[in-house]
Amino acid sequence: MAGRGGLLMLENFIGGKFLPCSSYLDSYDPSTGEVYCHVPNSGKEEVEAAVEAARAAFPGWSSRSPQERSQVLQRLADLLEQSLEELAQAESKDQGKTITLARTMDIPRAVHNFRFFASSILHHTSECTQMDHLGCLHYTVRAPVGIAALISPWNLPLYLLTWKIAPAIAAGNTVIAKPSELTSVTAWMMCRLLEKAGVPPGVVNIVFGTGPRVGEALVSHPEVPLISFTGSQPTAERIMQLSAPHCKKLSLELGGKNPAVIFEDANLAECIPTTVRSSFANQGEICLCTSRIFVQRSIYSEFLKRFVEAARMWKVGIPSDPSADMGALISKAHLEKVRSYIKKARMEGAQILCGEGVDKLNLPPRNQAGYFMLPTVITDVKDESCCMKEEIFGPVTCVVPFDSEEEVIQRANNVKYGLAATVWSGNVGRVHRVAKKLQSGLVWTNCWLIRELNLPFGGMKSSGVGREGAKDSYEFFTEVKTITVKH
Ligand SMILES: NC(=O)c1ccc[n+]([C@@H]2O[C@H](COP(=O)([O-])OP(=O)(O)OC[C@H]3O[C@@H](n4cnc5c(N)ncnc54)[C@H](O)[C@@H]3O)[C@@H](O)[C@H]2O)c1
Ligand SMILES: N/C(=C\C=C\C=O)C(=O)O
Repeated sequence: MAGRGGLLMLENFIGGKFLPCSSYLDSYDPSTGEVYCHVPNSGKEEVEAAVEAARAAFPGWSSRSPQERSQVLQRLADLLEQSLEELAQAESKDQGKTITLARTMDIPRAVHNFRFFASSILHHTSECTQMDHLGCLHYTVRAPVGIAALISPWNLPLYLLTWKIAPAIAAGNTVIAKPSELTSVTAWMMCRLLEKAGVPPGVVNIVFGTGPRVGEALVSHPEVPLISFTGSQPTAERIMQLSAPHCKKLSLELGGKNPAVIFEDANLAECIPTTVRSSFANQGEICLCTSRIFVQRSIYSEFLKRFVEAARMWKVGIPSDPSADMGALISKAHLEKVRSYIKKARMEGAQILCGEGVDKLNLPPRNQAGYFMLPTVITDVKDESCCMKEEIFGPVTCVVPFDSEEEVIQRANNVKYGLAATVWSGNVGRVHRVAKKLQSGLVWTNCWLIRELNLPFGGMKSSGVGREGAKDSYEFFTEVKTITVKH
């Protein structure tokens, strides 16, 4: 919808209707630095309206059979798929990611999220045990929890939002979703498809705006008993504080400082391009991106030379360029934050081998004020450096040598996060051994980001609380009850 000054103007989606808001936020095109969209700056009032709509829709939706809900999810998947190109264009413009990534990863995965949970909801079984000596049979039943708050970040906007909406509504809950205020467009576009898919009014409500205003109103609302949050660790802490008085059910998917552990017997022809991708895909703005690369000393020099050559080939371009490997970072503030790590690394005596401050960006005049940065490789950096400890969440990766298996496991685990890791080796025994010892919710060996949605996804330590996936999401979005029958 065109709004003020011909710019796109979004509206909240509450109770099946698009509703304007009394104030709006500017949203920027990361590739130009220009405002191109206005996003509702919702607060308590909009959350109240959404809670009312979600409460009214709950009895009807939760009493439908899984089969009926599954059909609605399948229809929504079909409709999203029919709009794939339009959604991919919008996601790329709004987030700064390349059109190729939006077309091949973000939007297809959003479609798949609905298809996947439409199917998995049909296959859950409950438990039953017997105590014959007491004449008892015990069994469990599960029921949707109620109104779910779903809060998502800006890096994979529709991908991560639908990863929450699909299991929540498949299980019979009604939801109030709050996408990131930086990337709200594709969530708003999806709302236009809900009625046609057969989603009843009030089952999916979307309130747009900032974390401190609408996010806090949502997570502290007494009638919202569960919160599924993906974002940063400091925000998770705040959500835990606000929800503590109500003992809410929480799922928290947070940041990472993910290691790649590369042994001397790794297949470098596969490892190098994959590790370039795992470091720089989506501008390094994926919580699963590699940011610490440990390389066994005997192959360190060769690896570094080939890795830097490959990183220099990773093309930074405007998001609409189908040949670009990397687009713009999300915001000016984020770009400055990422750059500040390079500055700190230099001050600590580290070497920047390529990228920021070393090579030159080549952008069209219209994009000079966009939030672009080159893939950057840091070396000669100590494990205690902030570049090796803190989540940078940008196209920056550190490469360091190691000598032994025991040493590298200890060093890889020496951070507060524990989300994802990769291990590269041709020795199958070592691969299993190291994968088992890494403190990490996900370990990819000789590959990266191959997702199996059935299995648990989530992090250890400060990377999160809880897991998502077919069974895990079902358990999170339902309450279980144990019933004992004396016969
Ligand atoms: N583990 C995962 O699956 C995963 C996936 C993607 C991103 N992430 C993490 O997300 C972070 C980047 O995303 P971000 O910058 O959008 O994170 P963020 O924590 O700033 O924001 C995430 C969401 O929370 C909202 N929010 C912010 N403050 C809030 C508050 N006080 N109360 C309620 N809601 C609030 C934001 O508006 C946004 O919608 C990184 O740390 C990244 O690793 C984790
Ligand atoms: N939740 C998933 C990915 C998260 C990526 C973070 O940036 C997923 O693949 O299901």
